[in-house]
Amino acid sequence: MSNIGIVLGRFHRKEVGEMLDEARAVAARRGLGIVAEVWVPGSMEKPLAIKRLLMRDDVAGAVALGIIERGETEHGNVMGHAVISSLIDLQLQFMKPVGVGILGPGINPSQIPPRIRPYAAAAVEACADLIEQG
Ligand SMILES: Nc1c(NC[C@H](O)[C@H](O)[C@H](O)CO)[nH]c(=O)[nH]c1=O
Ligand SMILES: CC(=O)[C@@H](O)COP(=O)(O)O
Repeated sequence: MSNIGIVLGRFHRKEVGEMLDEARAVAARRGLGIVAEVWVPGSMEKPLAIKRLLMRDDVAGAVALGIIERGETEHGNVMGHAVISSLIDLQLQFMKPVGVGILGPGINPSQIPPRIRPYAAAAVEACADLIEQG
């Protein structure tokens, strides 16, 4: 059995908790073990937490779950670009998949509910696919 680690953003604790429920279900369906579920303050902290997981020999891949909401400034957009770019770089550095289930940036409250489970599922499915291809 291959193992994954999941990094979750506390900034939207309730919604991301629902994403975690979906991620756990998909991981079980795909035969993946979850060796770590790491809560961090927000998306800015996800790259470091993901890198710590990818350094583990018992981790074949990782998943990042969270939401980057629409604010009054460009802060969310800048964060979204930087974080997702870093997560892609980490995949290539460690040659291990990182499933990205981060809603937004710039998502409005009404847009969140229908995306919670599909984004979480897609992130785990992508991670599982790339582990199987490896
Ligand atoms: N506004 C959002 C944040 N902001 C918090 C940052 O991610 C970070 O924790 C803070 O800057 C301290 O380093 N995080 C999200 O994940 N989503 C947001 O909408
Ligand atoms: C995405 C965010 O960081 C957001 O919560 C910040 O909002 P603002 O752009 O109004 O500072």
